[in-house]
Amino acid sequence: MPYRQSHTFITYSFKGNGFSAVHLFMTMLFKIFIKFSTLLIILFALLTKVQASVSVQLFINTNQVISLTTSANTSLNSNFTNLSFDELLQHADNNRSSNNQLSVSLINYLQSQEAQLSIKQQEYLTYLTAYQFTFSANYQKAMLLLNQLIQTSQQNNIVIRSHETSISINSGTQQWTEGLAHIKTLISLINDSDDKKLVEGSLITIAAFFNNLGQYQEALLYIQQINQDDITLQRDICFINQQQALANLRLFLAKAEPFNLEKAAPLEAHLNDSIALCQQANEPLVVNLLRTYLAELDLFEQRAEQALSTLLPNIDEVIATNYPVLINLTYNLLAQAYWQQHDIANTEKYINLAKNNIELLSQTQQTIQTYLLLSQLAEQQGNYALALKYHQQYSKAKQKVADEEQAKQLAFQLAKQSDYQTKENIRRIRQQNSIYSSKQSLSQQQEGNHLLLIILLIVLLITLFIWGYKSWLTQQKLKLITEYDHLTQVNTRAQFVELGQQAIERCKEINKPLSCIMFDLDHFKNINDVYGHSIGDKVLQQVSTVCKHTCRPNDFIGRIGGEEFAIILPDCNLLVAEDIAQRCLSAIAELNVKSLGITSPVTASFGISDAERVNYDLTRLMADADSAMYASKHHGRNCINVYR
Ligand SMILES: Nc1nc2c(ncn2[C@@H]2O[C@H](COP(=O)(O)OP(=O)(O)OP(=O)(O)O)[C@@H](O)[C@H]2O)c(=O)[nH]1
Repeated sequence: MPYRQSHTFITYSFKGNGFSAVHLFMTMLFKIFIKFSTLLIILFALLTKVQASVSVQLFINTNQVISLTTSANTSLNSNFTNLSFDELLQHADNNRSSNNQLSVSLINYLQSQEAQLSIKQQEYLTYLTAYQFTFSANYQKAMLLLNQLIQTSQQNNIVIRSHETSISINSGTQQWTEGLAHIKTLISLINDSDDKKLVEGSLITIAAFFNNLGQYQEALLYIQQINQDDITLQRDICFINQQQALANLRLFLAKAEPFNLEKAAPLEAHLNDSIALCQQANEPLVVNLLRTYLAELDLFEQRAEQALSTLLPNIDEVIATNYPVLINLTYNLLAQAYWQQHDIANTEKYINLAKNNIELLSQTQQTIQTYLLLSQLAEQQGNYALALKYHQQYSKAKQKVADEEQAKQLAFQLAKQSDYQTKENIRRIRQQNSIYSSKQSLSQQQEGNHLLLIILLIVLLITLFIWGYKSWLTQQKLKLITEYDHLTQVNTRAQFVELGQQAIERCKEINKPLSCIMFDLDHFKNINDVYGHSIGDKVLQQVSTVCKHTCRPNDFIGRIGGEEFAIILPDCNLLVAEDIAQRCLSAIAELNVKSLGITSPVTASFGISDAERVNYDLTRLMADADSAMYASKHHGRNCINVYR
């Protein structure tokens, strides 16, 4: 079906098809629900008189650090019995990330001896305890201790390190404004410090924060301030290289196109050097994080084999780190690598492992990819109900990550304008995060006199939440039915146009190229006439499956007519698009249609167009690809034409 004849359909799909009305209505209900919940939470907080000093009081009342484990073993390993408290603290500190279990057991022992420690030693122990809480993602307890140290400690190094760890926590919990405020204080503290090691540690932490904030250039600026020749601690050299490699990788992936191995080579070499450095520094956690960066680069370059050989031999080492983020990331990348190799059994094995602890993690690109792959896998196995479930979780995670990206940008821009700290800016950011802050306050409540009212409010809130969630779920189910073509399991035309519009707007905004491939099976009518309609259907299914696998992970494909398909390729110029089209053309021609009884190969005619040429207008982009495709038909079919 020529595209020109179907222009009205696109307009129609934007204006809505009845479903949009349901969508709007549900969205409105959900918004009302969210506003109402916020009000209830605030009311709740007021009634029980939330006090800002709750955390401080908790610390003072217990008059001792919080135990790391509920059944802490406080006996001391015989290797350490002759050491002084200062030496034990130093050991706990030195091993805090490289041998976490040893560090925890030393801290537990020192806590049992707390009464005999000096104030300075107690503060040091409190800091190390906070660090371990951070390590095990127990951020609330860690913050409690760190805030106390920042407010009361007379030891400059403890205050500096407490700010550092707070910054790491703010980074992990996406509290960007708070993190930037800590950075502001930390910079003034290190300006007055002549302890080189301490300053290096702070600069590395700041760089890591900016990496997480997505401000990679800023991260590199702080790394450049460290003179690596001055550094004596191998572990610091390792951390600097890790942050540098991470910033460079993200900047590279944002700009690069796949298959440009020459440009990837220096980055790959730096990653390998950094791995060697961190191995010398005995930092298995960082070594394995670096391996995930290397694997990510390999997967981007479609070198699944290499990614597997980087990750697979070190799985036991990864598990031994006890660090959920790394473990999940490694499983995730292994699953992606096997998926690239079309090895379904192993994809399933590793994606299920990645899924096991996904709830522990905040929503990141990693979560998005896990849910997407789970959905694709379920779809491939014909389990559409499960595919639908995972696709919903994927969309949810994607939306959350997009929202977080916006919050990050806003936090950074505002902090930049005002040198990281004006009350007005903090107020604006807080307004954005009001729901989150309110929930946080909620978690700090003490039981008050209004117990009955509180219970009533909670019941009301839960009822409202369940009601809102169910409505939202129904809406998502309805939406998915209209999004996927039942026969070929690719996007329907309506969904394709919607996604295409989002992608083209995004690429225009960030000044990236975008291409469109359109293809139509040749003489498909003959296949139907000679072999029957059901064989024709099977051909359509095989064609969509091979093309899906041939595209890059971010590309998306739609069935826009009977035997006509289109692919949108974000961040992709004509050269790469032509290469992908060529691979699709070959994959279709090589389909094993003999097993369906078809004697001659199935072929398709391709057209390619470029968004920059039409000033990022989707309708014109598709029209150009369509014209180019018809030119291919006129030139004898089974070929590719680019619209120029
Ligand atoms: N089996 C099957 N056939 C379909 C489906 N949708 C459309 N078709 C058939 O696709 C054929 C398209 O035929 P034409 O538009 O004449 O194009 P063609 O035979 O591919 O010839 P060219 O495009 O000029 O190479 C028609 O026979 C349609 O019935 C479908 O879902 N399943």
